[in-house]
Amino acid sequence: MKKTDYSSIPDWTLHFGNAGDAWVTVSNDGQVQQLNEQVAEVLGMSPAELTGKRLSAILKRADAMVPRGNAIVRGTLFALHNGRRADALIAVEEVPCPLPDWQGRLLRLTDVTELIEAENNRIRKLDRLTALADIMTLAESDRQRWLDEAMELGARTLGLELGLTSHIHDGVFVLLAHNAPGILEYGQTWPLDETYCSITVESSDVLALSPFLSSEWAKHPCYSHFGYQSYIGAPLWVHGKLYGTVSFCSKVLRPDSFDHHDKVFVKLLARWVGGVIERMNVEGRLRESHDELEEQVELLAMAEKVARLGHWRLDMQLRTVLLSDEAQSFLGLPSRSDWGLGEFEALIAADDRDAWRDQLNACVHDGSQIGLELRMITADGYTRWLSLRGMRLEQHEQHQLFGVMLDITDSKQAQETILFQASHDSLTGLINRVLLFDRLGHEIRRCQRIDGQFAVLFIDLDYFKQINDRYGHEAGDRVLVQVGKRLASALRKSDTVGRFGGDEFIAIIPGLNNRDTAASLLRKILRRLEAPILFGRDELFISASIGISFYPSDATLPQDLVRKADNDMYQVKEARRSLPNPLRDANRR
Ligand SMILES: Nc1nc2c(ncn2[C@@H]2O[C@H](COP(=O)(O)OP(=O)(O)OP(=O)(O)O)[C@@H](O)[C@H]2O)c(=O)[nH]1
Repeated sequence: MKKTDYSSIPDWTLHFGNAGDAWVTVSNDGQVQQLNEQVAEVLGMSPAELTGKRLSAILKRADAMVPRGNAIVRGTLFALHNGRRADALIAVEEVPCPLPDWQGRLLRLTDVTELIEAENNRIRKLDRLTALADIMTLAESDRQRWLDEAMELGARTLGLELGLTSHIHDGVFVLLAHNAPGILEYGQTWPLDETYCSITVESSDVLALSPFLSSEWAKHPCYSHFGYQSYIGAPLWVHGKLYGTVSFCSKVLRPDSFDHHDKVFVKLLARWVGGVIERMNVEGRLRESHDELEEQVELLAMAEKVARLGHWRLDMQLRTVLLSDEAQSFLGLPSRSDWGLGEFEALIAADDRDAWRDQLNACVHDGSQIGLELRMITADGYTRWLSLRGMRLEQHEQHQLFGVMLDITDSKQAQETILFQASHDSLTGLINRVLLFDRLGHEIRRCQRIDGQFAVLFIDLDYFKQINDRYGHEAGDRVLVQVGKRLASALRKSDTVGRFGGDEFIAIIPGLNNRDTAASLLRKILRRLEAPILFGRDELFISASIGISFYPSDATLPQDLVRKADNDMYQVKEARRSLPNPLRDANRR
């Protein structure tokens, strides 16, 4: 067996390590004793230069350079300080020496410069990815806070002080988001030329300026104004248009220059910020249209209130009716999301319910429009007139109907008043000539159907003029009112009495068909009129001449019947004039 020569390191290190490694032995006091040729390569010095030298003179501890969780370097990390291989990193590992009686230390030297750099790059990349992931998972509730926190995370990750998002508009830098609350304010502006963003927006890519002082940008006004020594920024695109910048800067010079990963990080961040701003814009527009919609709904409700107009929506399948607030309000109903169709119909006055159902059915089956005036009974028992209009919702399922309801109680009442005034005598409250003829027409048609008969009385007061002349018009009016009341009380409910004009009254008496039967009624009327009418302290006396005509024996048309009765009255009056009449002078002056 060949005897091992321990005078040369490779020979014996072969037994426990890779001969390609750099090996060195140092004495206990640290001086280089033996070395192989790889050592010279790693340390950049010849064996002659190294032998007898202290390793500590050329290797300085570089623990800070060791990447987190130092699992990739065996031994201790040193930086080489011999002026030949700047920035070289050497891992020094002490290996137990297998030789008996060995005095000194056996060290394996490994050049780990590239390894450490690769690891640091990997970690930096990981840091940025983690930061991006953190930013993207920030709470979405407050987008402004989202952007501000992204600026803070970005600045921290890049080792810079400030993170800024700007909107560039008409040559002005407008601050949108930042990580310096209390120092900067949203909406704060600077002339674009005084910011590095003026350069950033012109460059299509990320602009990184560090170490700053070595750059020509030191002449930029931003440096003289703000003194930022490190800057990295990317153009910000929103909806496909250049919108502003995302930038990070620091007054303190960053020790390292920005690398590829920093640039990619800022680029991605700018893209993400652009997306957030796009969403903010869309949300803003949505909010605006939502606000507009709300305002319109409010205006519609106000319009409904002012117009006393409500709307309704009926679902024939669900048999529910949705009533607008105003509709519920004028029906005196509590606010409810919907009402059963039965509940709604119960509010319609019984007399009008059939008309409503007829129109509802027609609308549902053939699409005709609903349009009717009906009475509805409010929750507190009042009757309200409503004009109801509606139609089938053609775009939707056809079992849905939509319509409006207008409270027309006031106009209906006014209309009724006008109608009453047009058909009644304002002094006596009796029906007037217009309605009298209308009633006559009705009675004729009724009798035509049933082969019936009736009589028309023409009642003209005697010597009425004297009352006016002696006691004044007021007295005459009082007499007319009293005569109206007395005539009404002398007749049946089924009879009709009205004022024909002046001191003339007409009565329609159904069923009366001959003069004999009529005689007792005429006597009854005259007796009623006999009683004196009090006017102040005076007593006024009145009498009347009554003419009569019969349907159908005398005439079959309203005006003919009236004319006949009038003629008859005239004859009666003439006859009475020739007789002694105590009333003739009763009211005379
Ligand atoms: N106070 C009052 N007088 C009225 C009203 N309408 C008509 N007259 C008067 O009633 C009178 C009716 O005239 P006439 O029928 O000729 O008077 P008369 O005295 O009853 O005559 P004879 O019927 O022939 O007895 C007129 O003087 C009218 O001015 C009214 O609303 N109020």
